[in-house]
Amino acid sequence: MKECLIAPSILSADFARLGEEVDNVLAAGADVVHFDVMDNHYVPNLTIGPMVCKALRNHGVTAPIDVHLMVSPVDRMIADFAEAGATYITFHPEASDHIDRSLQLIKSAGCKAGLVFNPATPLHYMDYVMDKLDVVLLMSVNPGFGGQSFIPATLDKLREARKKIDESGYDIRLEIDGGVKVDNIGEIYAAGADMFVAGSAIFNATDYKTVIDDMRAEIAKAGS
Ligand SMILES: O=C(CO)[C@@H](O)[C@H](O)COP(=O)(O)O
Ligand SMILES: [Fe+2]
Repeated sequence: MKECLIAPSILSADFARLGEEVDNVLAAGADVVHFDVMDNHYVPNLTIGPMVCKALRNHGVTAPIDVHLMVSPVDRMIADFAEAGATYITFHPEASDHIDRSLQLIKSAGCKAGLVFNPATPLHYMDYVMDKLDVVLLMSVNPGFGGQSFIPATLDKLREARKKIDESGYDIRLEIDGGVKVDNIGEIYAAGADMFVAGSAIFNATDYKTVIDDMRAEIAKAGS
């Protein structure tokens, strides 16, 4: 199993102090900044775009930025986010007319590419593009909002995705997003995830470091 990555979702950060919030959560031990892009079309909410990603880079953020695109169409956002400093760019297969082309665009822009699966989206979308994937992201809530509860059926889906990834022989991360907390991260890890997005669990806490440390301790406990 790979080193586990903790990726706080800045959707639950204080947007009025975003640079400071990102600095604080990285200083508290986060590995990756999860950046939720919503367009009020693919999902019923509207958030942030490439200018904010660029602003974080200009602010001095050097950690990987994991851009989760909840937009349709997908392709015209890819070059802008690559230019703005994205490390990972992931998108929902239903939102792209040409999944293979979107993945190729991400890779040729120099970013890591991934597909995102909603709770009811079947995993077979990954079958013919495994060679182009750096990450598979399973949503454990319906996309659009932070602070929702983890959908338990995602645990079986994680096991299924882990099996597909392992059998493929490719080096692909398995990311989970939605309702991840200290009290469920152990079973999520045991089901096969190695990259954990957590928004409200971290940013709604007074001490980010304690939450991140506790998450890592639960992962270590589940792995021993
Ligand atoms: O992509 C999304 C929601 O669509 C997520 O990244 C959420 O922002 C996660 O928030 P929590 O469920 O951890 O509060
Ligand atoms: Fe997300």
